[in-house]
Amino acid sequence: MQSDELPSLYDRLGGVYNIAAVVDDFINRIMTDDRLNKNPAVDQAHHRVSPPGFKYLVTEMVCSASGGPQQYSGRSLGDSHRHLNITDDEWAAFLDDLHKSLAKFEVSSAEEKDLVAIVESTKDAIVVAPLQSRQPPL
Ligand code: HEM
Repeated sequence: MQSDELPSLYDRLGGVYNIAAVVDDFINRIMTDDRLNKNPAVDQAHHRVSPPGFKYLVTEMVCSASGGPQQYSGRSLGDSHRHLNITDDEWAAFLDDLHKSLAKFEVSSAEEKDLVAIVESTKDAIVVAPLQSRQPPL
């Protein structure tokens, strides 16, 4: 009985207005993060995509994945990230930025934990490059 009655993560985060506000801050953070933009493919894409469109798609995805009524209309995560050669270090920087945005908006640790679990479930589609891939051959 108890767990069935827990409001959805979408409702606990405060719905689309609150989620969009966090995504706005978070995308501003990642688009200017040197730890991510030192990857030339990420830097190039971050300068090519429009921030409002990027924020729209990420908001739609977070709303949908957290139990909101929205339907994600963007590309699959594999198709939108495969060409970026994202590494484990970049993944860690992304999660660090996410933590900073959630802390800024005082999102509680229970909601952060549930949101990070959703994000972690996408890691295999996003991180395709092993750490060694950009080191010169011996
Ligand atoms: C280190 C981690 C990540 C980096 C550096 C990153 C970076 C990027 C970049 C540069 C783009 C634009 C790609 C292009 O159009 O060429 C993009 C698109 C996108 N990303 Fe990420 N991303 C990361 C992880 C994630 C995660 C974990 C999610 C969601 C759980 C996500 C959701 C999206 C969405 C929804 C789009 C738009 C897809 C579309 O254009 O249809 N990203 N990302």
